[in-house]
Amino acid sequence: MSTKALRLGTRRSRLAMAQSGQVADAVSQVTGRPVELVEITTYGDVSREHLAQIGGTGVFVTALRDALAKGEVDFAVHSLKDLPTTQPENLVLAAVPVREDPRDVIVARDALKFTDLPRGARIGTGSPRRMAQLNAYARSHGLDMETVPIRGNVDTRIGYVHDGELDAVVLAAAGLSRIGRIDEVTDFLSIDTVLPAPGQGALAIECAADNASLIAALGELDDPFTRIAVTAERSLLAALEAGCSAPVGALADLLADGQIVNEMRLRGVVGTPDGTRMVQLSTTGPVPETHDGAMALGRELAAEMLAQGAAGLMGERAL
Ligand SMILES: NCc1[nH]cc(CCC(=O)O)c1CC(=O)O
Repeated sequence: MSTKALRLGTRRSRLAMAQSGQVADAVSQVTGRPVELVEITTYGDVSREHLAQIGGTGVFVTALRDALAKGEVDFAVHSLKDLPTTQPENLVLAAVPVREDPRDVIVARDALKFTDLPRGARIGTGSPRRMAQLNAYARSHGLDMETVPIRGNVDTRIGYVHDGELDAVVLAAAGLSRIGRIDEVTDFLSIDTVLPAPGQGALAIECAADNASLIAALGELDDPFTRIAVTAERSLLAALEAGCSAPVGALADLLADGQIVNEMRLRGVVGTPDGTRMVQLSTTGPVPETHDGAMALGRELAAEMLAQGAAGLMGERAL
């Protein structure tokens, strides 16, 4: 077997570097080959516009995929929630490793919990999905708070709280954990309050579809349960014809009877960013045994959500 270094294409953000570094170590373990990080700048990193305005999905992903397609790098690591639901034919997701905590969290001033934020609190998030669910919760529980659109990397967002500009910001637990800032979380938001983005907390390791030996090696890092769960979540997203910046939350989890995992539950939500209208549904059944089974589960839940008017809540839909 070759001992030549494998080239891992990565964005330069602290989060991307952290997760690429962690995957690089794991890949090096399973392949016995050194892994070298190759930094690539993506449009999403340089643009100052709001993500929703740049529109379309996958702004962070295109440059990495171009580098893969040109053979400049051997594989890439993506946050699964940032990946468009359509898979290019020349590339494959060789592994979806075990998912981290999928929940959203808040980092608030004075160690405040979400429900203890004072009247008029300003909570920063650029995500229509987070806005929709936080505003809906506030509305139904008589909390008086305002969601404030922000963007920027994780460090920038936490900075708004330290500056005193905002009372709190909403982030993904997984991202904070990967960059070593999980200790700054002041409250983990319950799944019943905020469903995460489809695929949140999971990574995807992608390489060229014709590189059979690399696909086999990277496959050692795949977690079949995570893959089934995120496949169902992403199928729901695709069937709603929504993109990664749409107000769609989804989570598939396994229900266990004692030690025996016997069912999977898929939950989905769509809402208007002001939280006035929501469609939230869930379905529970046998754990799908195949990719097609997981896809079908997502499509079925999406069909029920569409029947309840989900399409009308999504605003401009992704192409
Ligand atoms: N939207 C950007 C993004 N893409 C992936 C993560 C980290 C969490 C993950 O990998 O699911 C984040 C940061 C965040 O949402 O707080």
